[in-house]
Amino acid sequence: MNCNILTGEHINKKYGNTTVLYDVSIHIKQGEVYGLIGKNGAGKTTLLRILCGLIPNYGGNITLANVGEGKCKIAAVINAPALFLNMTAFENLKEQSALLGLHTDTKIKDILKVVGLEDYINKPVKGFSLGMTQRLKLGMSLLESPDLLILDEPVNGLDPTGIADLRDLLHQLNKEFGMTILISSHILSELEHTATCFGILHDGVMAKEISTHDIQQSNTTLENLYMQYTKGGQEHNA
Ligand SMILES: Nc1ncnc2c1ncn2[C@@H]1O[C@H](COP(=O)(O)OP(=O)(O)OP(=O)(O)O)[C@@H](O)[C@H]1O
Repeated sequence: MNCNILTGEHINKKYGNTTVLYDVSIHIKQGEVYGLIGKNGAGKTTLLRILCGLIPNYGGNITLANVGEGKCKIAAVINAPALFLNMTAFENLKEQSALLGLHTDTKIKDILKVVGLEDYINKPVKGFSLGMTQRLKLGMSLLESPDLLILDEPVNGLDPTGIADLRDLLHQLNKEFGMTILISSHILSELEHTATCFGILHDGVMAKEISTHDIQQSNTTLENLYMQYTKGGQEHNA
């Protein structure tokens, strides 16, 4: 059985006096595609931002496993990175690469190929579609060869072709490159194609974590479970 690459336990978060995450625990096994699902305002983005270190003030513990020689490396696409619209795809990756202290044109070309933008390497980003922009942002997150990739609502605004392309790309990153992926969405049908495990976040509470295998074994569907665990409001003790 795979071990957890990231474990978050008893995570609490307040914005001012308002609590938005209540004692949330999340367990992400190595090699998994973990779908974090929940309604608008459930706390998905806040949780993802905490897990990748973008929000410093929170309660609880986050443990990263060792992968190979060192700690698990995380990369995230959460409303960022910003792109330079007048620069080409290559130049954008080069800029990000320099910021990270990496100097490797070959890797940039390889990444552009992986994300399906090799034909656009010298094209300015301002002419890119939303799907191409998403793939370029994903490419930027691959520069450091992360072990865990965190994506917040990556299919938002994409057309069916863009969604299918992104699905194939995530499948490739997971299967060929062994990347663990944590992906948030409120589009269940899309995550059903991709995820191997789900966390249902409701009103700031982790209502259920379950694998696709266990969903099948219990003769139910993701949609049924989602409806069951997101009905009504949560009772909070905090
Ligand atoms: N910086 C902030 N300051 C104050 N409140 C915030 C801040 N960011 C988020 N919130 C509030 O925290 C709650 C959870 O928001 P969050 O964006 O994490 O949810 P979400 O599940 O990602 O929602 P969506 O699916 O709409 O993106 C919401 O009530 C939101 O208004």
